[in-house]
Amino acid sequence: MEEQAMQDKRIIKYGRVVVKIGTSSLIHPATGKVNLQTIERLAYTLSALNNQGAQVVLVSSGAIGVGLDRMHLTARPEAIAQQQALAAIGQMELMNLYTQRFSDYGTQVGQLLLTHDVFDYPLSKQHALDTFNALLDQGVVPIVNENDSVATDELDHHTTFGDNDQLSAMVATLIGADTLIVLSDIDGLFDKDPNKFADAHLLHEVEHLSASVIMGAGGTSTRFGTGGMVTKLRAAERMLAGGGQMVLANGADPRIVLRILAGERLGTWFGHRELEDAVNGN
Ligand SMILES: Nc1ncnc2c1ncn2[C@@H]1O[C@H](COP(=O)(O)OP(=O)(O)O)[C@@H](O)[C@H]1O
Ligand SMILES: N[C@@H](CCC(=O)OP(=O)(O)O)C(=O)O
Repeated sequence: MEEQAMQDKRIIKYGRVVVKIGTSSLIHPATGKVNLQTIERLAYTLSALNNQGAQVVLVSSGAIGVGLDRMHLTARPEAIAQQQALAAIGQMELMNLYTQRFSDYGTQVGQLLLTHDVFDYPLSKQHALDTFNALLDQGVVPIVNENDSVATDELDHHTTFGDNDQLSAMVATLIGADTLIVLSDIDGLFDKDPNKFADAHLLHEVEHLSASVIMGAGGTSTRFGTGGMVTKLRAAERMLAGGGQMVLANGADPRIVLRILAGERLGTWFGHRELEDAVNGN
């Protein structure tokens, strides 16, 4: 029985791991206020991993969501400059919260605000990597967001604002992390949008992004999220292309990250089975 349970465990090899959390997990949908319990548990979880010797990077959305709350707004303004101003306000508030909560666990954090063009130029890419390495080698947890207040070249700036799903996969690839864990407000990838289709079912493992998987991925249906499943699949595609893996799971309780890294088969796993077999010695 115990042996069976062991076999059911997924062996996840990780030295460096990137955890991405979306706005819809950080903001209470009903009130628009920050979910303090989520931030607290995230700080606990990542500090626990850090103490175990893992090198962890957090990619956190939420700047605009927190900015909206601080400015007592209920809807995201249309104008890009207004959104960028909200990000400038919210990012500081968000980092204040993270700094406080991580310091409760004795963990130092550092902030990296990136734009996609950092990855386009070899020199800036190298500098970003050097910074990540310097932080991680000193046991600091880098907290990354897109530099929303100045970004002008993002994917589709007129309808969505940036895309931390893909950014998190780009960071994972840059720093050589095998594993990306994406926390969202949903249990994983379903064969169709579960908010629209009652008969949608969870896909536990995805080895390659077939047309039917892609067809089933819709946009966000929450007030605060941006890319929905489409950008998460693009992130998964990047991880698979680099030989890595991604787990998409529900971030309602970020301690789920510890269970995933302990091998529990939670959420949707995107990876190559041969790699898992090789690690398992099959
Ligand atoms: N096939 C699908 N499986 C799961 N969720 C889906 C799917 N298609 C669309 N979605 C939507 O994607 C949302 C998550 O994306 P998003 O709101 O951008 O979250 P986040 O803020 O975590 O990035 C879900 O709440 C769900 O409504
Ligand atoms: N950079 C933006 C969020 C961009 C983004 O990808 O949002 P989400 O879909 O909630 O992960 C912010 O901090 O508000």
